Amino acid sequence: MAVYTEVTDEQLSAFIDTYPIGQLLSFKGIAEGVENSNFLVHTETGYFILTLYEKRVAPEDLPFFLGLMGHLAERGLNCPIPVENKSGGVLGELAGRPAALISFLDGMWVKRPAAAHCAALGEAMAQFHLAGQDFELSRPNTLSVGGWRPLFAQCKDQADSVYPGLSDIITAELETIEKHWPKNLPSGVIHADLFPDNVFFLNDRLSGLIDFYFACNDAFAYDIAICLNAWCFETDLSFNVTKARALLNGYASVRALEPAEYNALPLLARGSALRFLLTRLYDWLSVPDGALVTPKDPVEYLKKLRFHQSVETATAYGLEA
Ligand SMILES: Nc1ncnc2c1ncn2[C@@H]1O[C@H](COP(=O)(O)OP(=O)(O)OP(=O)(O)O)[C@@H](O)[C@H]1O
Ligand SMILES: N[C@@H](CCO)C(=O)O
Repeated sequence: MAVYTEVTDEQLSAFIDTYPIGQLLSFKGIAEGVENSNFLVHTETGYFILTLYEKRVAPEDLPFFLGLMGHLAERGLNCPIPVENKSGGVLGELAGRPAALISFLDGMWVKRPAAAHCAALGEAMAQFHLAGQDFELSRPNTLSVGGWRPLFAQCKDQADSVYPGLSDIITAELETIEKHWPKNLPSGVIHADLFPDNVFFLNDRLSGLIDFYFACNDAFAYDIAICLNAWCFETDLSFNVTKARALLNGYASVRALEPAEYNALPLLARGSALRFLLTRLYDWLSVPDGALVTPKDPVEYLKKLRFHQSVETATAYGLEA
């Protein structure tokens, strides 16, 4: 359960009073997520999500994240909308943390996505990429290839305690990826964390996207590579090429992929596997005292990385040569 910062009834009531949404009726911590503290808030006018932004969210990036949600919603994407307070702002402070209220989105995330879910995800991701094209703010991807070595430096010494030989494996992979990382691919605003728990479905229809707090400007194909990792492996960590093909075809039905993007997928998939291996490794080794959170397994992403290391061309992801 991700609640790093506790909030008292009095603190929350005072915070809610700054919004035109009626009196606070109840609230509870949300038993999912690992990044920020999230609460489900019930007031006289309905349900809202309250987020207190924690260590990985730089306060100066919040206008980008909150502005992006409003921008995407205006272009017809179903995503939460930041709620304006009585002064017309969307960002406040609660229990010493930057905090915002966003609208509640109906739907549930799918724990075992099928190929049809992957196809719907591909379409929604491409719609997101197109809708972000005229967003006026930009934000570099601080968790792309340039950010991985500094992150690794903070957990390298303890890496082998998590998996024997892990430090050497990551060192070698970083060298390869840094040398071959593709440049000049079609780019724009990407979600960068479009895992199944951030995609809601209602009766098997995709109903919305949440959690834009890693969104940034980067290669569209890198977003696809993140999803190949997050959606197309089975629980035994075997790769499901049918799901990958569905995801890629769903995407391409909305935004055509260029050959350079297809060709870059194996390396981008390695990079994105390394990114989640590193953030999970760091988090595994540094759970704050008293935090209600279940850290995610880094070794899952080592196994995914190994699969992509064995891939020679993007045909392994179900595409025609
Ligand atoms: N707008 C929303 N409407 C409904 N439920 C939401 C909304 N935002 C968040 N949630 C609920 O809160 C949970 C955690 O939210 P979120 O994914 O934003 O947290 P996080 O800590 O950033 O998680 P992650 O580990 O995916 O980065 C979601 O799985 C969902 O159940
Ligand atoms: N989606 C991430 C957690 C949020 O950054 C993971 O599964 O490692």
